[in-house]
Amino acid sequence: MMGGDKMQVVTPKEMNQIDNLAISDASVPGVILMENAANAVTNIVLKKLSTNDPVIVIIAGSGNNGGDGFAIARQLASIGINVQLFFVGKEENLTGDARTNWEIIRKRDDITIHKEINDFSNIKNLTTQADVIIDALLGTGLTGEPREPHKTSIEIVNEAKIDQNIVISVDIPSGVNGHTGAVESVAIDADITITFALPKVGLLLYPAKSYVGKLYVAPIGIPEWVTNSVTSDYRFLTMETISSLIPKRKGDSFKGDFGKSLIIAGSKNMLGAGVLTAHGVLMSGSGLTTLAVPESEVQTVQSKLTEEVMTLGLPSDNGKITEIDEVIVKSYDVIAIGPGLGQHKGTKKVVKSVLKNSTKPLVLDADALNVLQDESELLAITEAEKVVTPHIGEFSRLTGYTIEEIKYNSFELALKFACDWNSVVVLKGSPTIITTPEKELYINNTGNPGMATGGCGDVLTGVITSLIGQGLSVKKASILGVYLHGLAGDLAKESLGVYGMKAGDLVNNLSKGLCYLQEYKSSKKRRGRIKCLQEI
Ligand SMILES: NC(=O)C1=CN([C@@H]2O[C@H](COP(=O)(O)OP(=O)(O)OC[C@H]3O[C@@H](n4cnc5c(N)ncnc54)[C@H](O)[C@@H]3O)[C@@H](O)[C@H]2O)[C@@H](O)CC1
Ligand SMILES: [K+]
Repeated sequence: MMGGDKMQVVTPKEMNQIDNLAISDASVPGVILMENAANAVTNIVLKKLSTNDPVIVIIAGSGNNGGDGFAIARQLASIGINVQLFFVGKEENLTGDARTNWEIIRKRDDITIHKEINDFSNIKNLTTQADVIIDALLGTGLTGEPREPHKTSIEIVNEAKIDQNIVISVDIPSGVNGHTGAVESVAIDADITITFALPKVGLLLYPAKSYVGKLYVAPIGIPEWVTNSVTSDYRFLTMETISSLIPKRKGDSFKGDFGKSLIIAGSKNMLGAGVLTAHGVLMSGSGLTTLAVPESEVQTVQSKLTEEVMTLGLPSDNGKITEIDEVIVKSYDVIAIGPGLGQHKGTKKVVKSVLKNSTKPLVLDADALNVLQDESELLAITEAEKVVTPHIGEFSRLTGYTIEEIKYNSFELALKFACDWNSVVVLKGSPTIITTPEKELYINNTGNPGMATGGCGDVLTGVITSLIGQGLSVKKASILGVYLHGLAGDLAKESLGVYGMKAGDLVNNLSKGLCYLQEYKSSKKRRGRIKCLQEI
C-alpha cells in the first residue's frame, strides 16, 4: 500500500467499526469522541464568524450526528453565542452519548431548544436570519432517502442559504449516502463539511461531492493503530502523500537520467493529440521526448511542436501510422501509444508490435485501446509493465460492458480489469480512479469540469509517460500523474475559469503544479509531524 494510512478512506460501516474499536479496545469513551468532534466544528465556526452578535442555528437529529450537534450547541453557548437548536426527532429515541449530551443541554437556559417540528414556520424564520447553520441532522447512519420531517427541514436549510450565511455539515451533508455518494431525494447543500477521523468514500464521489463544499477531515482522538486495524478497499490522493512521490534530482543530473520517452500518436487530422501528449511529457520533466507520427505528417507536426521535442516519421497510409520497427520499440525507456492514432487496418499491427517487442513500460490510451476492442487478451502478449488510460467510452469498448454498467460498478470493473490483465488502470472521469493488479484502488480529488474538453486526456497520457521515464514505477507515475494533471487543471481554472480553459492550458500549468507540490513537501517538513485539521 502506498503512502500508508494518510490516504485511507472508509465506508460508513468501516467508520462505525473504527469508532467501536476506539471505545472497546483503545478505551476512549464515545462521549469523548463526540466532544472532540464537536470541538473541531466549534473551532471552524468561530473562525468563520464575521459579526460580534451572531445567530447560530443547529438542526439536530436523534442519532449520534444529532449528539454532535447538542455538544456543539453547548460549546458555543458556553462562550456567549446565541444558539437556536431545532431538534428533529422524538426525545424518547435518544440513547447513549446523544442522550447524555441532550440531558446536559435541556437543563441549560442559554440554548433555545425548539422541539416538535410540525409547523415549519419557526425554522424557516430563524434559518433565514442565521449567520451560521449547522447541519447535524443525519450522518453515517442514514438509511434510504430522508423521511419527514427531515426532508422538509433539509429543503428549508437549502432555501435559506444565501451569500451572507454559512452552512456547515457535521460529518456528512444530511441526505448524502456516505458509501455510494448517492443523493436519493434531497441533501444539505453545504459550504463546509467537517468529517471525522477519516473521509467517507461517498464524500469523494458525485453527486454527493457537489453537496460537500470545502471538505475538512478532523482528528477526534482515535489512535492510529485503531484506524490501521480496519482494512479498507479505498485510498484517496492527498497533497501530503502525492508530494512525497516527486522524483528527486541530484545536483549532477543529466538528461539521460530523466527518460527517453517515445510517443506514438497523431494522424493526419488529429496531429494535435500527438502534440499535446508530447508537450505533456516535456513539461512534466522528461529528459528526451520523441514524437512518432505518420511520415507524411512530419513537416506539419514540426510546425506545431516546441523545438525541444524530436520527431520520428513512421511508415503510413492515408495519414495514419501502419508499421513500427522492432528496433525502434526497443530503443526507448518508456512508450506511450494511442492518442489520435485513428483507425486503420495497420493500427492493430502497430499496437501489437509495441506490445510484443517492448520490455520497457507502456502507456496505452485512446485508439491503442480502441483497436483492442473485444480483444483485451492481446494485452497479455507483453512482458512490459503497463498502464491503460481509458475514459468510460473507451473502457466500455475495451471490456464489452455498457457505459451504464461501468458507471454504477466502476470500482469493481476497474479492479477486475487491473487484476485480469496485470495492468494499472486509470479510468478517467469524475473522479478519476486508479486500480492496480495488487487490488488497490485510489480516488483522485483534483480537477474540475473545465477539463471536460478535447485533448486533456492526451496531456494526462504525456504526464504519466514522463514520470515513468523519470524513474517512477508505473503505479506511482499513474497516481502522481493523475493528481498533477488535475492540479494543473485547477491552477488553469484559477486564472481562466471553467469555460475558457483548454488542454494547452493544462500543459502550461504543469510546471506550476510541480512547484506547488514541491513547496508543499518542504513546508510539510517544516511543520513536522503535528496532526491537525486537514483540508482536502
Ligand atoms: N461513537 C461514535 O460512533 C461517534 C459518532 N459520531 C457521529 O455519529 C454519526 C453516526 O451516528 P448514528 O449511527 O447514530 O447515525 P446518524 O446520527 O447518522 O443517524 C441515525 C438517526 O437517523 C435516523 N434515520 C436514519 N435514516 C433516516 C431517514 N432516511 N430519514 C429520517 N431519519 C433517518 C435514525 O432513526 C437515527 O435516529 C456520525 O455521522 C458522526 O456524526 C461522532 O460523534 C464521533 C463518534
Ligand atoms: K450531517
